[in-house]
Amino acid sequence: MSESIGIVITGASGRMGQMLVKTVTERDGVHVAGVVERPGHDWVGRDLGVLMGGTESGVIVSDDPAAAFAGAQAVIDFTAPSATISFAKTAAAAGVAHIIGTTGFTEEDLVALAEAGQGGVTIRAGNMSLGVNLLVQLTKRVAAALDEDYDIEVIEAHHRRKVDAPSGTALMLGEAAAEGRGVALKDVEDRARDGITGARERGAIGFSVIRGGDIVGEHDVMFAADGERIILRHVASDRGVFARGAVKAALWAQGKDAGDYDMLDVLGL
Ligand SMILES: NC(=O)c1ccc[n+]([C@@H]2O[C@H](COP(=O)([O-])OP(=O)(O)OC[C@H]3O[C@@H](n4cnc5c(N)ncnc54)[C@H](O)[C@@H]3O)[C@@H](O)[C@H]2O)c1
Ligand SMILES: O=C(O)C1=N[C@H](C(=O)O)CCC1
Repeated sequence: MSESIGIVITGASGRMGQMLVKTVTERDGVHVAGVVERPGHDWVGRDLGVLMGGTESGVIVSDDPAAAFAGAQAVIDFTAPSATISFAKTAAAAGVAHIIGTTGFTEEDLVALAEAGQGGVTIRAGNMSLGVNLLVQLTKRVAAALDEDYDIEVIEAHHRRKVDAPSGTALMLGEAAAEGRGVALKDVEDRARDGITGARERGAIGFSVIRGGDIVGEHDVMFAADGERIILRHVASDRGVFARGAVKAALWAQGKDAGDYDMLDVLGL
């Protein structure tokens, strides 16, 4: 019989952290090997089971990532860019696969992240759901099939507490559309429109952002031409889809060579 895989969850008190604790606890073949919160957080030093509204679990929330990662097989990390860069170094040093769901990285952050994670197994995706990763592939195909008579617009909506924009998913979809067209996203992206913008530039890939209420995550990729529109859409109504994808990634990572992977690798898409 195969051994249960020990998973550490960082940012355990967060929206995704709590969903991950629940998902890992309920799934066969994996267990919560540790949880981490930021120093000074009121969860630190307390029992996770009690904090989650149940009975004592014996898992105490730590603010010491190196101690928490030691002996685990994977870290699932949905926190913030600076925290994730620091966890990457600790995970690589501990020989623990680092599954990164965090979004909002700048170009400089991504360079720092790659450096920090060197020598380790890293899987990063702005969206860990099967549906969105399938949508990424569909977007690439549709963009490759259509010419620039079809204006590409990515529209996303999330809850009022989200701190980064456009979403990591919107950027994945924009990258996929640009790749399908054979251009670099940074050369064609249009991320801010306000005032007298002038007419739309042919070939641009536009982004629109909605923030409100408790929207879990909604993404449209629109191909708009004279006389018709094609709209590819994904709607997430439960954060469980992201958590289940992350656990799948943690399992897939076991025994893989050091390197940077994404959910397309994990899902074989
Ligand atoms: N890739 C995906 O599928 C996916 C899905 C949902 C959310 N996200 C991303 O995950 C991230 C978290 O989202 P959320 O809604 O859970 O946010 P949240 O604010 O509810 O949770 C973030 C948690 O990280 C903790 N944290 C911050 N710095 C830390 C540190 N140094 N050490 C330990 N913990 C630290 C915070 O205390 C908080 O509990 C965001 O970047 C979001 O965009 C990605
Ligand atoms: O709630 C969030 O924050 C989400 N972030 C990811 C993104 O930025 O695309 C995935 C969807 C939910």
